Amino acid sequence: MELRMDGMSAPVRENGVPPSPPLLSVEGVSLEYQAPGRVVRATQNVSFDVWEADRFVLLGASGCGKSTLLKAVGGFIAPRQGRILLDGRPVHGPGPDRVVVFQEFDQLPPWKTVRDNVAFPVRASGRLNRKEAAERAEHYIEKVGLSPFANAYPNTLSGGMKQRVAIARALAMEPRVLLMDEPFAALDALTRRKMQEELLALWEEVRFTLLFVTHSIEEALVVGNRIALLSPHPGRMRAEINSHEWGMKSGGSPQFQAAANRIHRLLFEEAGAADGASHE
Ligand SMILES: Nc1ncnc2c1ncn2[C@@H]1O[C@H](COP(=O)(O)OP(=O)(O)OP(=O)(O)O)[C@@H](O)[C@H]1O
Repeated sequence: MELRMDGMSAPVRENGVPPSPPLLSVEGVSLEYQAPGRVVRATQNVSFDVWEADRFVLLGASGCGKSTLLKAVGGFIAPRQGRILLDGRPVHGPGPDRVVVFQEFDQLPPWKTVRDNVAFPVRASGRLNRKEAAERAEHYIEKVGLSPFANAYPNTLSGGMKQRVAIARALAMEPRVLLMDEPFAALDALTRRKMQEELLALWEEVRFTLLFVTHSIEEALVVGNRIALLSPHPGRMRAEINSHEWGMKSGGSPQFQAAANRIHRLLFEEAGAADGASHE
């Protein structure tokens, strides 16, 4: 497990050379909320780069600002300090180049069938006509294994199936970055594992760029090729880890457990001691 404490490591590629420039750059970003009578600083000076086809995970305890960072990349919150660049251009608001999949099962309009749920945003974005949008929707519905349910309504689907629809809907937009905010956290353990597996299989096929939020160390190791560890109140970069060596099959191995324990220590035990620490 390769670890850096400054949060600025590049992904490891097969030839050992990181591609450049990054697709997404988060540069010294501090984010705040205006709460009644006070300002809540959610993140402090967070920096990281995401390259094309990265599966970049934001990992940290509850309240460390993971969701807020994702919202900022989505363009829903403007940085108080710092900037966010996508393809070298500052992010100033939401756009079809960044699509979010949330944890909640009610993110799909219940009056639309699976087919219409997936096709609608593509059509609404104006990039494809009705026929093209329908074809695109069929393609991604098939990719998530839901073709037999294309005419079903969300309330007739299981939680895992709803999340598959949400993923198909997001991928059908063919965004520059797919943003996922704890997408599997509300699922039972077995379904969650299956969804992780399916997401990785989809990634193998489509090679989308993923920014994925979780508070599960195991999920971060399995899903991500790079992990940003955030410390809370406000969220700061604790470390960045290259985790490309772990996958679905590494789950129970002693090496995987050791990596998970190491991250746990970094997040919870060494947090105070390691602030400003040197590289390991
Ligand atoms: N709308 C809001 N108004 C004020 N403070 C907020 C708001 N949303 C989040 N916060 C605060 O910002 C900080 C970061 O919250 P955020 O939801 O981004 O954390 P998180 O790491 O995603 O946590 P969790 O895993 O519990 O979702 C927290 O202290 C939280 O209380």
